[in-house]
Amino acid sequence: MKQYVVKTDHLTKSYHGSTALRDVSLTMAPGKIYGLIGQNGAGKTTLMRLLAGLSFPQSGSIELFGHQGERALQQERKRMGCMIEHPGFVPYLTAKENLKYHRMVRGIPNPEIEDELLELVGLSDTGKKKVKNFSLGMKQRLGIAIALVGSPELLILDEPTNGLDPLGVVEVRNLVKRLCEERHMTVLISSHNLPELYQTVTNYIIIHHGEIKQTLTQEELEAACQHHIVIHCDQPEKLAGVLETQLNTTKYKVMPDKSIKLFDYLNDTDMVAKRIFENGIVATKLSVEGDTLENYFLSVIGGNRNA
Ligand SMILES: Nc1ncnc2c1ncn2[C@@H]1O[C@H](COP(=O)(O)OP(=O)(O)OP(=O)(O)O)[C@@H](O)[C@H]1O
Repeated sequence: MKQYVVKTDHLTKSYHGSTALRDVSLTMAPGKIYGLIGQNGAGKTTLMRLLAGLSFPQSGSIELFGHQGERALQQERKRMGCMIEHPGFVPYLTAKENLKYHRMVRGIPNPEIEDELLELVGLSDTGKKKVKNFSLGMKQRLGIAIALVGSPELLILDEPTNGLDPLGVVEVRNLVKRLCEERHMTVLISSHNLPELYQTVTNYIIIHHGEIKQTLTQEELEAACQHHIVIHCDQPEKLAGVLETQLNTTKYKVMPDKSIKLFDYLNDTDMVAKRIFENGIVATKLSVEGDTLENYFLSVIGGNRNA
């Protein structure tokens, strides 16, 4: 049986009778980067807090590294590093002193990890500068370094790019990718902006009003957003033959509803229409479709920013 790093089963969490998370069942496989995407109030932080053991569900269960039950989870959470909500800084200490503090609190003996982590997140040259004088980007990177103190196998980052400028976003993105590649970590990273996580993550989890609306891979998202010609016609098998023999393309897909998605001839739909007509096929629809990432996200959650 496949072992997951995280597996949740029908997790539900309410605050004062209002449901923040409803029936969340998901799995996370080792070595992947999962983007948890949802608008403000969607339930991202609530889910992360439950995984980290910072709060408890009303119902449902959590399995970490194949283990269940509160005692086992406490043990497995030592393999997890988190930056959820406000990173735990001591503002009047330096970056290195902050790392030392967290290392000691966690009972980790090797001090060399402090310099290693500063180097990893690009804060080696901050010297005596106190964290209260850091830029937001520096603080976010220090937050990630603190989450890495215990050399975790699972890293949970709640909106690590929030408030960062485009360069800061790229820095965090590259750091997360590197961690996954070099340290084979599994990462869960949240954002309210799908395009921001595009190409950083390998898998997307779309959450809305506390419910998982869709999970999909990077490839599936690309396919969903890729522009194509949609053709509805009376003889889809014959049309497939026409595409291959007369338009010399295999870049098409017959969909379950028998429509055809053609990923070719996007700039020459007239030619496609002409061939359809010449072969006695009746097309009831022929249109170019495809989405931007943001539109796709909005369509999954119901198409309305305020829904
Ligand atoms: N401690 C709490 N007490 C009461 N309600 C809460 C609490 N924490 C979260 N909620 C509510 O639960 C819902 C989900 O909130 P959550 O913080 O998980 O969303 P989010 O997706 O992380 O949003 P954001 O992007 O704004 O951080 C919201 O309606 C929020 O108001």
